[in-house]
Amino acid sequence: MISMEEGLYLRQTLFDKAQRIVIKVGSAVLTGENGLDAVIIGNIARDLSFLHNTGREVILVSSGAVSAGRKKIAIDDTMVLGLKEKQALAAIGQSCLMQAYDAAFGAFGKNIAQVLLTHRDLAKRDRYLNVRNTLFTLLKWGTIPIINENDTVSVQELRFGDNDTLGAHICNLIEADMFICLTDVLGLYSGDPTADPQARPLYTVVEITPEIEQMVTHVKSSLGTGGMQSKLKAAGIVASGGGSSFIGPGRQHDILRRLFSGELIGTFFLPKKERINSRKRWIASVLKPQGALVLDDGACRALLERGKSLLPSGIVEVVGDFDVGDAVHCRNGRGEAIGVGLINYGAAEIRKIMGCHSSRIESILGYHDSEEVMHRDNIVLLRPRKEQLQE
Ligand SMILES: Nc1ncnc2c1ncn2[C@@H]1O[C@H](COP(=O)(O)OP(=O)(O)O)[C@@H](O)[C@H]1O
Ligand SMILES: N[C@@H](CCC(=O)OP(=O)(O)O)C(=O)O
Repeated sequence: MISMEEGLYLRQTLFDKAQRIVIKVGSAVLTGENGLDAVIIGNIARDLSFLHNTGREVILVSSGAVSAGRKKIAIDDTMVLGLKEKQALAAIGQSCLMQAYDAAFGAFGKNIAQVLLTHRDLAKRDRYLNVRNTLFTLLKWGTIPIINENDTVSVQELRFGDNDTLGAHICNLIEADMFICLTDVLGLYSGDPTADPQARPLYTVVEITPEIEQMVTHVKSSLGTGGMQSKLKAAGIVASGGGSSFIGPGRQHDILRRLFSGELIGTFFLPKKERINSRKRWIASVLKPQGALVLDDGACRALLERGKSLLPSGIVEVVGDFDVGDAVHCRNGRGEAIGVGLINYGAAEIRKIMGCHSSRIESILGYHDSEEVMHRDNIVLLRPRKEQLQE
């Protein structure tokens, strides 16, 4: 806990220092009764141009393609959409969205650039670095990149699923100082403010504890995808990369200008003190684990207390099917994930060598790629605490 004064001081200091900023705007902000809300899009363009004119680098992550497409071809509001309908609507709405932004930013003399991404673009390390280079080039040229998930081609199991998560990954990818998430509520409340009149606003969150997580319900606006849950998750991803986050109202006039001039609006999330390096952040937050290894107590201790690599001798069970190079969870005997890392052998190979000394790998498999099943440079400990070990 910190005092209100300390929270406000840190908030203002971090706003003043922020030079590279990712701003995410949700569908509920951008869409009105008749489709994309030109007034709101104009406000956003003015606000972002104001930040840009102060010499800051700004990147916009914008939702709204599906809801814009839905309004454009007048699909009944009560119709429940499946994945293929949403993908088709995104194809219709994305071009409307970009046309609206192009006109709005053009009025302030700004050039924009459309970047559509799938999860695969960030899950492969070479593509991840490629996206990073493109974004840096766009920023160097003074343009404002506008990013959305490439919904039309993203297959279900390889989706980000929501733009809050995508925005947080972009923040970490380009080492942004701050993630600003603009939505249809004033910020994070102690309960869902649209359902609970007693819910009170939170101004500063030092750490996303289970208590904070419990404040958030599954409820989302009629147009939203991720809800407050995915915004909290996003703030956690950004905090672990050393950035701060803000959740606040996207439909208010001059919101960014007012925020940066010190007005107390919305909820501010402080960065974590111990930040993990960019490669480990990529492993822990971008990759989707494809299976798990259950470890004995000695292996859990080696990882958690001594930061060692994982050897085959400490593995007691292999869960799921995965290939060399996939991300895989490490679990203790109670089934809790203690870490996640890149695997040096496929699931079938590990089933053969688990419980054995590393010196036997070659005789069992007929080849020997590495002593370790996971190298410590590729392991991210999720909860490095002693209580994780079995008594
Ligand atoms: N504790 C909470 N504080 C604020 N909003 C909450 C909370 N719990 C649930 N919500 C819901 O989250 C919604 C915002 O998320 P979402 O609909 O996905 O917006 P967006 O389209 O901007 O991403 C709010 O409209 C609100 O109903
Ligand atoms: N990519 C989708 C938006 C997905 C999403 O996260 O929506 P939201 O919760 O409104 O930010 C679209 O452009 O419609």
